[in-house]
Amino acid sequence: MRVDLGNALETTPGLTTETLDGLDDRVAAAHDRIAAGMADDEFGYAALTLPETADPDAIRAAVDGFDRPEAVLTVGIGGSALGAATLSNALESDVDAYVLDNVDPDDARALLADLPLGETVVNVVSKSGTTAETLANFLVVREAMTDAGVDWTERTLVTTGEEGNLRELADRHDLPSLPVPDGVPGRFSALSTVGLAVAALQGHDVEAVLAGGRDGMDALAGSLYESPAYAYGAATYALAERGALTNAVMPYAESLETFAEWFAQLWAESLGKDGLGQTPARALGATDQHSQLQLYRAGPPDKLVTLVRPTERADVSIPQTDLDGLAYLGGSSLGGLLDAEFEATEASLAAAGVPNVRVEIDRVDERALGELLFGMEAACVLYGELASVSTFTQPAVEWGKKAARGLLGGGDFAEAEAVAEKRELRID
Ligand SMILES: O=P(O)(O)OC[C@H]1O[C@](O)(CO)[C@@H](O)[C@@H]1O
Repeated sequence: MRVDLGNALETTPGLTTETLDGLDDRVAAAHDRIAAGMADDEFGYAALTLPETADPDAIRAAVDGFDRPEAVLTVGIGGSALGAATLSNALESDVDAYVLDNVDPDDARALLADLPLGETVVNVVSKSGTTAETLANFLVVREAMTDAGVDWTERTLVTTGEEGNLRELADRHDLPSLPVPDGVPGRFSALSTVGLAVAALQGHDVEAVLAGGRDGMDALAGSLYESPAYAYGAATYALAERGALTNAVMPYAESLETFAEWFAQLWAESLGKDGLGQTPARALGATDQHSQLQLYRAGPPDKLVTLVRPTERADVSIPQTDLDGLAYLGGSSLGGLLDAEFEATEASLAAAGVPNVRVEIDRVDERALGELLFGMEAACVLYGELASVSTFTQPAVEWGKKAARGLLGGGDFAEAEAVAEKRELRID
């Protein structure tokens, strides 16, 4: 993973080399704090040791009990689904991967109608084992399998904590199961059983993903000038301090679109604390040049754009044409056009004084993805240290969970009563 901060200097908001120099002592101190937390396996910091502590043999042992499936359906939400989805949507496999995270009946019905349930492994994941969406979806999937004459106990892998509903289900039915890593919030668990079981079922090189994560560990250092991850974390923090309260993450690769979704949870749920934070906006290049770029260039000076790309990619030639107006395209390639648009967008943002940071990986493969996931996790942890926020908790999400549960009769919660007090101004 390589980071180029050049287009975040002298912009609005913007950084200077003096700003970065002045921040580097704090980066060094934060690195020491992070390193100590990793060494002591402290809650949260333990996530950054996963490339060394994750056990690929245990993951493979859990999935090897299944015949190679036609499809894998992950039933999970947030960090329990996005890490696996980032890898499965980035890497090619003849084993199709699907995610049922939301509780949209139309989506669930359509997905279950299309799945070859007898040839599908259901990968149900929940660290807590209490997440309503995941448990509701699993009960629906289990019934669909039963209705299809499929023995769900033969097709289900459970990844969950030591206690809770899913652990009880796995024990009761002697299901193959995997533990979730101790002390690791779900959004930081991509490089663990939570994110890697699907990759193993799809035949991807799990060891290579972890090797990439170790590359990221090795690249951590006591200076932002020696660590791409810390450079990104420090620069995004400093830009937020100067008013860049939105971070539009714009990968120029369809295979990295889900990575932006994964990044959004990591950044929002870790850093949105105490009235602080930086809103992740999910974008995709080149498509969103025709959608959001107008706002990025000419809207409020309150954002930075993170441009992500692989520097090597398979390509498709653009045929020659007899149309004079298209002659510049003929003989070029789609990848060549995509890279030209990447660089043009980067320059157009700089010309408008909009800070943008370039993040590059060599290619979209297991090792590079492992390093990218690790690098952004480390960047997030550093940002949290600099901002002095509680990076690894997410207390704000509990209010809505209680309200929804109360509305469904799952307990007496004041939050549910508050729902009935909604202020109305209806315009029909
Ligand atoms: O893995 P679990 O416990 O089902 O949680 C799923 C997601 O819900 C959250 O706890 C937020 O509600 C996320 O942090 C987490 O990734």
